[in-house]
Amino acid sequence: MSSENLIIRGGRIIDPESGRDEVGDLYIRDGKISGSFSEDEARVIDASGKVVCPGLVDIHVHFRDPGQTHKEDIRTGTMSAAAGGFTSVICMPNTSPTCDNAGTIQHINDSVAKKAVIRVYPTGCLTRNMEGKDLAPIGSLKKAGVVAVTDDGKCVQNNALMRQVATYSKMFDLPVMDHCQDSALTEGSVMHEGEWSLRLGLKGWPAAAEDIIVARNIILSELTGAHIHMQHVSSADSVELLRQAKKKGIRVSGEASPHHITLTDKYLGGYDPFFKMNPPLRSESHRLALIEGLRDGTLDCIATDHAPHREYEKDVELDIAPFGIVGLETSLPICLETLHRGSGFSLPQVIDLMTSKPARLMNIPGGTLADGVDADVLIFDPEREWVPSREEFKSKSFNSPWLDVPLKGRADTTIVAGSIVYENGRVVGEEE
Ligand SMILES: NC(=O)N[C@@H](CC(=O)O)C(=O)O
Ligand SMILES: [Zn+2]
Ligand SMILES: [Zn+2]
Repeated sequence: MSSENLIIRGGRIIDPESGRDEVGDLYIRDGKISGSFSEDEARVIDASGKVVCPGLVDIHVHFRDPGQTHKEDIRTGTMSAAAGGFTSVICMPNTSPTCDNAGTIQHINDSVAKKAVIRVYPTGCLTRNMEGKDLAPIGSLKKAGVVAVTDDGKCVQNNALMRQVATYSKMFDLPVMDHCQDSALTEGSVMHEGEWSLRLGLKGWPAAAEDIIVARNIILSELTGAHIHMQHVSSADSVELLRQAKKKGIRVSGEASPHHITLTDKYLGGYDPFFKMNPPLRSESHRLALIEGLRDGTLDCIATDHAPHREYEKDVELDIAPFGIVGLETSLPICLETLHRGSGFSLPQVIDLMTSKPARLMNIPGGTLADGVDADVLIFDPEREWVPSREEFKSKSFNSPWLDVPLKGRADTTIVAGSIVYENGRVVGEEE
C-alpha cells in the first residue's frame, strides 16, 4: 500500500477516546495521524457534512478462509469490511481446517498479507477441531499470532475442560471468547422459544441456554482470573448476570450484534432463512435489555458476527438452513438507526462502541485518532440514504435481512495506515 499525505477538511471529527468532537481538519502524514502541514504537500478530501472518526473495529467475523471460500474469502471479506467502514477485524477459527494449530494461523496470516485490504487478526480454537474434548495448543497458537481463543459456532460443554482453557489462556494472556450455548437445551432448535415459536410451530431455543453458560463463565472467570468474553449476547438475563459480575470486578465482557439490538423473533413469521441465526432473534424485552446493556457499559461493544452463507444454501426449509447473516456492510447504518436515532445514544457513544471499545477490549491497535498512530480512519455520511443490493454487496454472500431495505448512513472513504482502501462505492484495486 502506498500512502500519500492527506488533509481531510471540514468534517465533524469524533475521536471517542480523547473526547474530541469538533468540526475541523484531520492531517495524515506518512500514514500516521499528524499535526497540520501545508495544503500543497497533500491531497485534500472535502468532508463537510460528514463524520470523520477512527476506522471501525469488528471483533467477530467469519471469513471462511480456508475451506469454504465459496461463501467468502479473505479478499472479499476484507472488501466487505472496507465498504462498511471497518479497518480492523478479528476473524473466527471455524474454518476448514479449523484454527487449532499454528500452521493454519500461518496460512491465514500469509493470505492476509497477500489479499487483505484491511487489518485482520486471527483467533485460535479452544479445543482440538472445536470438538470440545481436548485442549488446543494455546501456547503455540499464541506464538503464531492469535489475539484470542474461541470455539465460536460451538461451546465447550465440559466445565472442567473450560476451566482448563481459562487457566491456560490466562497464562498466555489471551482473552477467551465464548459462544454461550448449552447444547442439550437447544438440540434441533431453530428460533427463540416463546410466543412466536409456538405460533409458527418451530422448535424453540430458550434464552436459558445462553444464561446457564454465561453464569458458568462468570464463575470460571472468578475462579481462574481469565478474561472471558461473551459473544453475541442475546438474552436479558445474560445482560443482568454480566452487570452483577462486573460490579464485583470479575473480568468478563460482552458484545451485542446489530441484528439482536434491532430485530425480534416475530420476523421469523415469514419463514425467511435470512432471519435465522445463532443465537436466535429474541423478543422485544430481550432486545431492549441489550440496548440498556450497551448504554450502561455492561455490554462492551458492537460486533457483527458477519456469517456469510450463499443464497442457495439458505434457500431451503427453515429447519435445515444454516445459521447466520452477513453484517459488515450494514452495521454502521443499523447502529445509527437503532442506537443513535432510535435510543438516544450520542454519535460519539455509538462510534465508541464500534471503535475504541472493541479495540481496547481485545488489546489490538486501532480505534483512535491520537497523534502519531497509524491513520486508520473512516469518513462517513450519516444522512446518506441507500439500499443494499445483491449487485453492490462486496461480500460473496448477501444473506442479510436488510437486503433491498432502505438504510440511512454509509461509509464514504475508508483509510488504512494512511492509504485509501475504499471510496466512491469501490474498493481500491477492485476489478471492473
Ligand atoms: N452466528 C451464526 O449463526 N453462525 C456462525 C457461527 C456463530 O457465530 O456461532 C457461522 O459460522 O455461520
Ligand atoms: Zn457464535
Ligand atoms: Zn460467530
